[in-house]
Amino acid sequence: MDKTGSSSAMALASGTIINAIATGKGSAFGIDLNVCATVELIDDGKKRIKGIIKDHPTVKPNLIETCVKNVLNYFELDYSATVSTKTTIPVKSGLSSSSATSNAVVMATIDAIGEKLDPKLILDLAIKSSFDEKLTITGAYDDATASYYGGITITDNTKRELIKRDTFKSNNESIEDIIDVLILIPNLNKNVNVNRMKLLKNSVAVAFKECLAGNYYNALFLNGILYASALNFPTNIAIEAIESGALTAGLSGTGPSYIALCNKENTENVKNTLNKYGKVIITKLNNKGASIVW
Ligand SMILES: Nc1ncnc2c1ncn2[C@@H]1O[C@H](COP(=O)(O)OP(=O)(O)O)[C@@H](O)[C@H]1O
Ligand SMILES: O=C(O)C1=C[C@@H](OP(=O)(O)O)[C@@H](O)[C@H](O)C1
Repeated sequence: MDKTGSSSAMALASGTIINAIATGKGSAFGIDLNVCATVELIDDGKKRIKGIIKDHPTVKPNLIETCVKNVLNYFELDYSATVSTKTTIPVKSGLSSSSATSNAVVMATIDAIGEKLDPKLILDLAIKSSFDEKLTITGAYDDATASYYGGITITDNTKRELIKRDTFKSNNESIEDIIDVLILIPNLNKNVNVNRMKLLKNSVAVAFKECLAGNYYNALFLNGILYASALNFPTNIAIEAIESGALTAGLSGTGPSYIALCNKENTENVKNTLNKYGKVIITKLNNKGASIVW
């Protein structure tokens, strides 16, 4: 049977400025790590969907198969499909690999069908799929929009409202090319204790106000200290990163990864500090967002 259509798409990892689980409002920013999804459709009326994860054999393909199924159902198509992914995003680390994967697979499937890439439809079907697979509490609209658009997004996940888009700046100049993003993957396990995170509501609201005011470094640090203390992750790591010259540092998402933003001249020093606690990935900000991969 001939292929009906195929496409590939990539979407970004995102770091957390404000984790939305405590209040429903959050903020995230695009990071230059990505997941690439390739979808091949076969118009055979059998609706057989096969997912293949090329570089993470222990990760189950449920999410990517659900993404393809939800797109085909939306367009009322009974195609079969194969969907495969390759990623540079650490999985289950707080870098929103699930939101990025949902975005990439939904985009590639819609493109393979030949339909218009409407951002709202992509995000809605991607978030639906993450909910279907019980991979999100609030829908992670902050992570999903940062992964899709790049840059900084500030959102009300409960209302699925994009409050503001921005970029990290110095003297009103975008600084995506002059700072490094350091990601620490510590030897710690993820622990998503929602009840404890919701106890942070009033304090996270203070950090969210800092974020809305554009004080992203303060907001990221405050958020990280709050969620690290609620989830029993070390609070000293972010402080040691700042002590070593980072502009800001904090827990990303529900962890266990930490993020530090550094001027390039301080990267080596901060890396050496973070290396005491686990593996460090050095990458960059990404303000460009997701795209079809030709
Ligand atoms: N490259 C990938 N290919 C297929 N599924 C993936 C990929 N990366 C992540 N996932 C899915 O997302 C899940 C991890 O999402 P989650 O638990 O929300 O952690 P995080 O979003 O913090 O990385 C994985 O268990 C898997 O279902
Ligand atoms: O599931 C959710 O609703 C959320 C998960 C968190 O991200 P991770 O899944 O990356 O931990 C958090 O940062 C986000 O604001 C909301």
